Amino acid sequence: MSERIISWHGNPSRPTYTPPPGAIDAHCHVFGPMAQFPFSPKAKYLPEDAGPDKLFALRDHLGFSRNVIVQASCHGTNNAATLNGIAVSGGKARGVAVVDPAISDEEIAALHQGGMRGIRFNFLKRLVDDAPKDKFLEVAHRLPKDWHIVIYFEADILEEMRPFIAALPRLVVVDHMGRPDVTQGPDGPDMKAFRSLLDSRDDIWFKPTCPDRLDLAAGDPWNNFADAVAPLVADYSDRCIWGTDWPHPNMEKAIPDDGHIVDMIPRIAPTAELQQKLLVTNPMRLYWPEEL
Ligand SMILES: O=C(O)c1cc(C(=O)O)oc(=O)c1
Repeated sequence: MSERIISWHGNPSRPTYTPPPGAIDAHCHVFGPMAQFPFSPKAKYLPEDAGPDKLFALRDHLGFSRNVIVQASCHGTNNAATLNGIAVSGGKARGVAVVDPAISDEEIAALHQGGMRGIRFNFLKRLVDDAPKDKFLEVAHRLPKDWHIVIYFEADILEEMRPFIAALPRLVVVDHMGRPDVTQGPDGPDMKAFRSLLDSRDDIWFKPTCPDRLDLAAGDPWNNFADAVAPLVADYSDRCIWGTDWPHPNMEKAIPDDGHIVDMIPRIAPTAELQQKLLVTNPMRLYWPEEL
């Protein structure tokens, strides 16, 4: 792997939709800069630099106030690039870490000090070599009580994930809704299965994110995504947070326009009340609870 990849739009449009004051982009990443923060030897993709300067310029361009930077798989379990993004944000970013399950309690405390408020368990075989559930559970028990656990898996393993998710000892947030097939519609088997997961615990949250990934074949403006996801946001409005997913890892063949990604918000959250929860109240509860 030698060629460095660009998966983000060079000149995204300005969205038609204006987010409310204090809106949080609660799922985005930073890549490098590589000279300062090299990628993991186990990385499955090698991106060009997409550092905090670019991320914060996009935040302002799209009309957001804060970011939650989720450690990307290309940085493995070394959180230095994500911590740097948080550190240079002037208090406007917090993060989600990816850790070696053997991490010490002191290192977890240092991550908290650096602005991390959760950890991510990634189960996608194309992104990580292994996902040891027993070790994940052990470290989950050692997290600060107010942290949460972000999990990323695909719909075809939802059933086998259930006992693990049921055993997680903190609030859970499911990335990209566990990647349902949105072309099945709001009442399709994947959405039904995901709803039954949400109904199994009232502290399972989700991100109604990534129309570009989940409605890839239809493409922008991602109508299947809007149809399938709007009812979910309406029915579980206190349990969802939203993000751009910039710089869209692995989307180099179908790079989305971030302005259009933002314009999905009023289609899945049509009222001002839903938008306030999705973009402000809910993510504030997870990432800046001391301000509420
Ligand atoms: O589907 C993906 O390729 C993807 C990858 C990553 C990552 O590499 O961390 O994060 C995401 O949220 C989505």
